[in-house]
Amino acid sequence: MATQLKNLSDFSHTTVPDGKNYKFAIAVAEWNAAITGSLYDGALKTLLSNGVLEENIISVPVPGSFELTGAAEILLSKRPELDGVICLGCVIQGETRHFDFICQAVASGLTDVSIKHSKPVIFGVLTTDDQQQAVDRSGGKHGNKGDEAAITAIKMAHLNATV
Ligand SMILES: Nc1c(NC[C@H](O)[C@H](O)[C@H](O)CO)[nH]c(=O)[nH]c1=O
Ligand SMILES: CC(=O)[C@@H](O)COP(=O)(O)O
Repeated sequence: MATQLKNLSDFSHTTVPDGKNYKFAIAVAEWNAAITGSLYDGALKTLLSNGVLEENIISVPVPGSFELTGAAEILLSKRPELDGVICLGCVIQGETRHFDFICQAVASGLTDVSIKHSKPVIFGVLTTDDQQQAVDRSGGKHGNKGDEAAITAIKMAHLNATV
């Protein structure tokens, strides 16, 4: 499979705008906290290393990935100064179809909030078959989805500010 050949966080070949003028929120799901904690660490490190100021980053926990949509809406409604919201979560398939409903709801919900506010709302949510796939994508052999989400946030905030 193509994925097996890639570090999915390999964005060194792309140009990342300076993030010094942008303000972001990071919403982090508490479900699978060991994974989402690694996603958060990656996202925070990447924001800071690309110029975003620490005082311009708001971090908020939410119970689970399903609540990321509500958090993004609340943040952008109450904090209009934000240039975007990075949403981090990890949904791992269990015995039932609950996985499907959560993943679909979050994917479409975050898109709706982004369009409503005309601001980037980044889908930094792992949706995996098992724990190992999540480990591999939160600082493992396939990179860190949190890093990718941070880069995406900066790029989209820059597009919003300069187009
Ligand atoms: N099973 C996972 C969940 N489930 C909880 C939901 O996200 C939600 O908090 C609950 O349905 C109440 O609204 N959440 C994850 O983030 N990851 C999972 O694997
Ligand atoms: C994605 C989930 O909600 C899942 O982890 C819960 O497990 P189950 O589907 O076995 O109830």
